Amino acid sequence: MLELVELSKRYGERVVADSVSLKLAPGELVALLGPSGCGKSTLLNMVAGLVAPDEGAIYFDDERIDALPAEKRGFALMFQDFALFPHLNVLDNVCFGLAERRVAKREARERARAELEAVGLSGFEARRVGALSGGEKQRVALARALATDPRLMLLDEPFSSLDAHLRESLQAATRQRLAEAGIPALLVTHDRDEALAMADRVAVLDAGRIAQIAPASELMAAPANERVARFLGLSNVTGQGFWPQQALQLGGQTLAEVVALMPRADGLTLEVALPEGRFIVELSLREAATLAEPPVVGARVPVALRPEAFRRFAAKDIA
Ligand SMILES: Nc1ncnc2c1ncn2[C@@H]1O[C@H](COP(=O)(O)OP(=O)(O)OP(=O)(O)O)[C@@H](O)[C@H]1O
Repeated sequence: MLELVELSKRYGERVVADSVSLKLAPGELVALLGPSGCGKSTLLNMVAGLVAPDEGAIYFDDERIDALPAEKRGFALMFQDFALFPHLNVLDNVCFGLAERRVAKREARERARAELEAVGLSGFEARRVGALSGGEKQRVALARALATDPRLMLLDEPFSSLDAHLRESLQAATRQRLAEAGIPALLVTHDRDEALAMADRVAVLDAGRIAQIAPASELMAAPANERVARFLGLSNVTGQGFWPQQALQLGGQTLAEVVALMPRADGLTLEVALPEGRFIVELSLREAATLAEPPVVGARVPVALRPEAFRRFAAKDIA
């Protein structure tokens, strides 16, 4: 299985990967999540063999591979821009990687057809890829990557050009195909929801370092530090910890002034001023309906803090 040991990379003065260590479990999908420029793609490209690390080692099944050329690693890559051949039809695009690996033409076609069926593209074999929708192209790219039977799948923002609905359906399809085939994967994304939806574990990258790596639920419940919590989009974050929604209770004697409000499809988000500071309160439709009057900016709503529900950050980063 893939193991990165103290991998470092710098461009000039800039440290893009800072002693990154990571070990994948069999069949595991780990997301590399972080803001633009934090070094996600560089890390993926080092694993792929497209960028040489300055220091550290990469192992796969205990074999050191960081000096192996990309095509000898047995990994498949999938990018945002599909990288399909527009002049070839769907079947030939999927066969391409197999031809490169010297799989006989007939067998290659059989495997390609099976992969196209698995991603829901039976009947598309003779279509030109130039005439496909974005979602169909991405399915072809997935079929092409999986047809080579890779021992690791590397995904770099593969869904970010698709609209929300298509993105979700392809995330699910990709996750399912990888799980069925038992292929481990690294997924680069800056989209928190994508990482949470697809990954077994999420590694939050911050300036070339893994600030925290944990399963999604653990990450959201116990972010390691303020920067991770803010990047995950948690509200009511302080330097020491954060106030989860269950720490803010509707009702009681304390009245908080509404300073901003935003309707959501499933409720109402309020920003309120309490003596302790400003807090974001997310109300369900039912909770909003229990208020004496529909809240407006300047109105006062009963909100109480439960200090015992405050979640402290771990004392130091978990790497
Ligand atoms: N070949 C290169 N030469 C010099 N600097 C580079 C090179 N490749 C990447 N960088 C720099 O290294 C930093 C990390 O880049 P990288 O693409 O790994 O980030 P990222 O987290 O994937 O960002 P994004 O989400 O924007 O793609 C950036 O500041 C980038 O400009």
